[in-house]
Amino acid sequence: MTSSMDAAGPAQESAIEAYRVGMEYRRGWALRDCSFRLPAGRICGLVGPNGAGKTTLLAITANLLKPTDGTLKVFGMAPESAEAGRRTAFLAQEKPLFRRFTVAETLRLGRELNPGWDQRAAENIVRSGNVPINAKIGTLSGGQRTRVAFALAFGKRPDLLLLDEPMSDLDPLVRHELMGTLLAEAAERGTTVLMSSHMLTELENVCDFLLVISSGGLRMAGDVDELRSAHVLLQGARSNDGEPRIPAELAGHTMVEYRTSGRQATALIRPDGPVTGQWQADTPTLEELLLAYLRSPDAPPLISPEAHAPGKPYGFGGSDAVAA
Ligand SMILES: Nc1ncnc2c1ncn2[C@@H]1O[C@H](COP(=O)(O)OP(=O)(O)OP(=O)(O)O)[C@@H](O)[C@H]1O
Repeated sequence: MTSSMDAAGPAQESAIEAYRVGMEYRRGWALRDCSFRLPAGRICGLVGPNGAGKTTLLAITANLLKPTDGTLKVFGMAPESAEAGRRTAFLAQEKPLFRRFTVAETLRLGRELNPGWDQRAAENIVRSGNVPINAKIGTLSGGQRTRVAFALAFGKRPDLLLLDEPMSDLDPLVRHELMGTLLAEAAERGTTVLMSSHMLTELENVCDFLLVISSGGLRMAGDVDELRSAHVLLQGARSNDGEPRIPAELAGHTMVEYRTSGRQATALIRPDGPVTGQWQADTPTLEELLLAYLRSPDAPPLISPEAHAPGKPYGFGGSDAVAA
């Protein structure tokens, strides 16, 4: 548990604190210098392009990988500690389950391996998808296997649930249902969820916290509403000299993205004062914000005070903090 104060106010327990975490594979660095804090009880979307380092970060948190550099703590403990392991569940992309086991045997194994196991919660998830309890895992469809993997993760009653693109092979109705189960569980038990996903619109309805990474580096982190309201989406007429250059009146603001299309110009900025000029100004939706950062890998990073690992110096240049 943390006990320090930071710019966000009185410290709340951290589910994850990462300080300068780096992971180098043979081919190069998959994560570099990642420092952030995920407060307990938040539902956090982990977003980034293919190969950004999302699975690597989740695997380090779940103690499946040791970082090459830096430290990461789960509820203040090393991921390899028994206590962190007991409090964390990881639903991996490949959903590793024993193909020869039946669904019932799989849940029994979950019960034997996990002291706080909740058989009813696990069975309910399996039953509500009409997955035959005596069928072998190898005979199930991809979506049915995902449901069993979800049941295993939920049955463990974790305090931190790590999900790696959990919904990619589920039909829209099942996605909706399992998301509902996830949110109800998180609300009832205060479970912290860290979930990687490429489905930006779905994240909008589910997440209240965000971590955005690209090329192994942290680009944006913090409370969703705080991050959204730190930005302004501007739409207006493109200057009629035909040049796609950024209008002079926007020069004093932090520019995340400037695009032109036909006679329209769109800019996503972090305003450093009032915006002048003929612009329609709106708070971006989460999807607009994420798309702008994903399209602009060179935009300066933004880490909100709440997402700063407490007491740690930050290596980011430029304006990297949302006003508290
Ligand atoms: N075991 C490994 N050995 C070598 N390189 C690896 C290994 N695992 C991942 N990488 C590389 O590390 C980088 C990050 O991979 P990672 O799987 O963490 O990305 P990701 O954000 O989860 O991607 P995706 O959205 O495609 O799932 C990639 O360049 C990948 O090729």
